[in-house]
Amino acid sequence: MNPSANTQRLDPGAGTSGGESAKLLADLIYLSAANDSSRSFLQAASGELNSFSKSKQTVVVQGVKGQWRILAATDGKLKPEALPVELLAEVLDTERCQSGGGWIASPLNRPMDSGQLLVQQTDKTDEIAFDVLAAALGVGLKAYRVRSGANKRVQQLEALLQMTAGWNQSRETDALLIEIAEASTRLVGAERATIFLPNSNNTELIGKPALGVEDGTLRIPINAGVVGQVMSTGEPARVDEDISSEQKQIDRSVDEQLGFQTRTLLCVPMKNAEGKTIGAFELINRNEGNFTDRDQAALEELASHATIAIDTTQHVEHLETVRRTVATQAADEVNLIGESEGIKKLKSTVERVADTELAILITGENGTGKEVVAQMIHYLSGRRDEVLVAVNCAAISETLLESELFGHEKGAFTDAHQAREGKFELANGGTLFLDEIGDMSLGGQAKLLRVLEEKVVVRVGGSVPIPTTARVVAATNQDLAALVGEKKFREDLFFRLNVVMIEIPPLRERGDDVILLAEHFLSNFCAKARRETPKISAAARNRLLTHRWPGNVRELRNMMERLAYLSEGDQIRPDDLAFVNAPQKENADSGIAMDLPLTDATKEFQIDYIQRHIDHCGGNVTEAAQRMGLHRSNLYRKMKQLGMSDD
Ligand SMILES: Nc1ncnc2c1ncn2[C@@H]1O[C@H](COP(=O)(O)OP(=O)(O)OP(=O)(O)O)[C@@H](O)[C@H]1O
Repeated sequence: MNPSANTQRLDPGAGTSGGESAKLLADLIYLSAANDSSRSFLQAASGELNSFSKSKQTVVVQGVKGQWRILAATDGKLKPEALPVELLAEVLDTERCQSGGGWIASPLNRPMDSGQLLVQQTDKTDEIAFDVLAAALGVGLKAYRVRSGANKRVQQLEALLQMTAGWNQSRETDALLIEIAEASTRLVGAERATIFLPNSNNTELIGKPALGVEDGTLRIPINAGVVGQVMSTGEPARVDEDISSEQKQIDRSVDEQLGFQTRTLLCVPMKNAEGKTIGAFELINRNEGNFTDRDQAALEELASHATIAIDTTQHVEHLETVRRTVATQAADEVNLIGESEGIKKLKSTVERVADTELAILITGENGTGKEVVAQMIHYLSGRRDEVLVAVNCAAISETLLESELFGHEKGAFTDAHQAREGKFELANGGTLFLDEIGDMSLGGQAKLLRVLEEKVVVRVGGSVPIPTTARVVAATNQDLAALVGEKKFREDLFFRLNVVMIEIPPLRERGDDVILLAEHFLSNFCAKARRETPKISAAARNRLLTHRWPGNVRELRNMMERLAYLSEGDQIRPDDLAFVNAPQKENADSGIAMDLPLTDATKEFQIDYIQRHIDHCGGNVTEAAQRMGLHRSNLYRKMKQLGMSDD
């Protein structure tokens, strides 16, 4: 053979034309595209080459660790022992075509990374021509590999896309981990998959899912075995079947925990957007042979999608936990104090109707605790983890109330620069508390009735019906039935809201509850004021019990707040309550003319009383309302009634 020859010809036999050679090449390329396994390609190509060179037989072999493996042969019964092994070994060593003893062999590619040879049993010895033939087969095989690699990649990406599409919608980490693990074992073809995430104090790795472990959770020290190594280096690791067990670094204690024998293993790091390793993704026991570079690339791709999905799901879970905690804290703060018969009855009604979908109307004087009852209903219902939205219908002008409740579209009115969702949408799934429902305009009532009946809202300026699942709880301090009689409140809406009526008794009818409430508020405010709670003396208790409490619980609460900050000593005495029972000094002579009729005198007194409070609070109406035991909106209404100006 002439090693320096570079004029390669495809002339394996007499009578072979250039056209036939070109056809052979075209056939090999066609075969590389038409076959879907390398074995079937080599088998078909061997047949072509055999008839092209008119040889006795054509074989493709691969040398693996001193053994010859037949990859394709025109004689299906050929055994490796029948091959010219010495000649083949020489080809392997020299990486050149060799012939002798009726055989000729040449490498499929150079440098010889795969150990694959084309071998023919023939009388011909034109090594240059045979070299070209082997190279042509090598090119065909490479073309097959490139195409099939690209096809596999496309299939893998399609499968990956399909699998990961649903992951980001997951709301529960454990279920997501199982889904990811199953997807990866299917994609790569392995027996098991486990995802390891560190515990909160970074001392252990928690592996899930872990089949064979009691709660499906595997716990290993943070730096144990291959997984620990991947966590600390941030680099992938592989364990092949045929390396010695000392080299394997496999943590056999894990196998013991799982009742499982690990043969091969592939583990890749899971990295977040900042490149930090936040976990490890492990596949165990490839179905066939060792894990490959392609498996590793696929698992790395899966791991990057899994990292995002797990991160999102953990975030959602965290938010859910926070939401439940906040709801529990809010629920714990709702405490309807009182042991009187009226309050006991009320509590038992609330407990019975809270977790139903019944419409509820709460009635009672100002400051009796209507909002507290609405909160109890919400927190005792299945909606407790959702929002409770309160709207005071008296505090919002008629025109704004509609957009407040139902929302508005951009441009619906002059100031509607942006579309905005209404309280019904905000309270979806939760409770909408409509306070002072008696103050709603007739137009608003008509719209509200439609929403309650059709369970959809239409934003002001919009036309799209938006479904609502908010539960409405309404409250009023007015006599709604009387308003219906005066045609100020729609009868149909009254019946719609009034399926269950909860009447809150005024404080003056609750007997000793006054003392319970006083002590409750006093100790709360004293805690805030960082002082010991003073005792309420027997005489002071008496005074509290005999007061008429026009402002109800709110008035009592405000008084206790003042006492917590202003009273001195360790006892509340009747004198401290003087301003409750007796008119204050400055009010002693009201200066109201004696010749006025009672209604006018009352009006004048009210104007004077309100004005003094507002002056006393430096114009702060909210504070003044509090001091008078009124809700701010009610004070405004009262002022309007009395003809007082807002400013
Ligand atoms: N039984 C109760 N136990 C504890 N606190 C109460 C009770 N009743 C009322 N309160 C407190 O009194 C104040 C007034 O109660 P709330 O706002 O619920 O009354 P309301 O009837 O809704 O008033 P308005 O008619 O002015 O809207 C609140 O601070 C509330 O927490």
